[in-house]
Amino acid sequence: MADRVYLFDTTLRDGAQTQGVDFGVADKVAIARALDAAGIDYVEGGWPGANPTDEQFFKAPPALARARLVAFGMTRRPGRSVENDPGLAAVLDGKSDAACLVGKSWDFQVHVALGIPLDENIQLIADSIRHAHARKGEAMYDAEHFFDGYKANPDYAMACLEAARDAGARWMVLCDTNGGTLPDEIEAIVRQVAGRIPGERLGIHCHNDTENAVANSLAAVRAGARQVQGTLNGLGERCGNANLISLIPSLVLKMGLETGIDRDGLKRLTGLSRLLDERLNRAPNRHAAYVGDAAFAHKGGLHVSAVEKDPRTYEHIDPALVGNRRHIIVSDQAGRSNVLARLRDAGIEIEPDDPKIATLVDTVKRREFDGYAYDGAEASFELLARRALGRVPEFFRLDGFRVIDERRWNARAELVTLSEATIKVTVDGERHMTVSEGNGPVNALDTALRKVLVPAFPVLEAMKLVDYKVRILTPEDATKAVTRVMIESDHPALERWATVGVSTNVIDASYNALHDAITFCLMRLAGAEAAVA
Ligand SMILES: CC(=O)SCCNC(=O)CCNC(=O)[C@H](O)C(C)(C)COP(=O)(O)OP(=O)(O)OC[C@H]1O[C@@H](n2cnc3c(N)ncnc32)[C@H](O)[C@@H]1OP(=O)(O)O
Ligand SMILES: CC(=O)C(=O)O
Repeated sequence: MADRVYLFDTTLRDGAQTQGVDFGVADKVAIARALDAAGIDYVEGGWPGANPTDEQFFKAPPALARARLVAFGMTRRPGRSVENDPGLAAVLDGKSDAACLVGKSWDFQVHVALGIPLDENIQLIADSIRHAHARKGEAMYDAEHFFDGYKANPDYAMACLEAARDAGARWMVLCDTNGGTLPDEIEAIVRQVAGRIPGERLGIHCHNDTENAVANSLAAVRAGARQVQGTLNGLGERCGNANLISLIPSLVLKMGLETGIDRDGLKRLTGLSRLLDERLNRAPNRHAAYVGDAAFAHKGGLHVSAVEKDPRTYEHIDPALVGNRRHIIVSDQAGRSNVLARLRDAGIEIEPDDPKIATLVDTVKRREFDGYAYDGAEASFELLARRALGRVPEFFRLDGFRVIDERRWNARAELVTLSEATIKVTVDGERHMTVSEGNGPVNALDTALRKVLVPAFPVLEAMKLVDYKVRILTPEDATKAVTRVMIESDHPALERWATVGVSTNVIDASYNALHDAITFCLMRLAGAEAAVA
């Protein structure tokens, strides 16, 4: 039987200390439920009494099926008894299954931050943990700055842990609070500690200030720690905490350890990571280990050729194990294998020795040289390929457009710039002309185009432009430079798709990317019968 490692999520507490993150109660409830459903053992919900959000969350926390809800707080204030410390009372009064109290374990911190004698801090820890244990049944001690403290004064750091243990703490959590300790030091120190306090009662809490939080946590587990703290996507104070989304598959799939997360739970990891990004209104990190879009994306021709033979040639695990999937990318680094694989994924049937494949590879490389970037615009590649094979219906035809920008003073004496686009389009054999205003030329063009197209293709009503990026490709040409426009679009019935346009004229490049975006949407949702008569 593999060793059991307990997973402790602090997204809602240390994660809330991330610059730019501000959870509401609804966010906390949704995230706590998702963590519970995935199989996390402990969900630290926040610090009751520290702010109104956490106060409200702990007044009516979500019912969790199996995870234990943990309230965070600190040891009692010097000069107060545990019964007479309103801060500690608030922590313990909230509805929770366990309490985790942070306390000093570095003599330097006791002198500087608390300004009290070393013995008094030991007393704070003992009293507070004993009280939390009595009130909650399960108490944990977060030994703040444990590794710095152990290096400076190992006897004192150990005395802090032992005070917590003797007062009834279920877990003594060794914190690399400043995140400056390296994996070999963590492993050696945890091994020494585990010689005196059994690993089954030791936890690890690492910060990522040297980009080693995950490696440090794994090192601690190797040395015997059996509770691992971390956050979704590595949120947390300063550079963040150990990223549980990377840690969990490494613990389970690489180290063969048992956690509360079964095979189904592992498959939820990609979704769990995305859920947090959605809550924070952030774009997912494409390059995130295990769960990023690029984690199993193959670009180099040599890689793809081998992956097509057996994915294990360039994949450390099967992406499906963590709910991710493989992507084959076409770009100027591609060979025939990339193109064939992408065509197959897009459902385009073609004989592998069809000469059109080699032509397509050459076209991609030439167009990338001209500025196109198909590795970020898979929808434009699919359209390019289908056009080369004569398989893209023409849903609408642009007969021309004119865009005017006007900068003027408005009635409130403010300087404003307005754009106006006139567009001529043929749909279903009928010629249309529309005019639209916008807050910029691309917005005016988009609005004018939609005015004509939405009545003919109602599916476009729900299509949204979610990202628009312009890049100057030849800066040496200054204002005459070639520009590349990348557009990302979304529709409730489709996965997001990206398109690209290139021109010396930024409006022209934008139109080309927009045209591809709309055509792709119609190709997927409107059917070929709707094409131009
Ligand atoms: C390593 C970590 O990440 S621990 C978690 C850190 N998270 C947070 O701080 C977020 C939530 N914190 C807060 O909302 C506030 O800091 C509160 C409500 C907890 C306290 O606010 P305030 O009473 O205004 O105190 P303030 O934050 O200025 O200072 C902290 C006080 O706690 C004391 N303190 C720090 N750690 C401990 C401890 N483990 N035990 C007892 N007292 C402590 C400090 O010495 C300081 O006391 P002082 O004001 O007498 O100097
Ligand atoms: C407790 C905690 O968050 C730390 O020491 O980093």
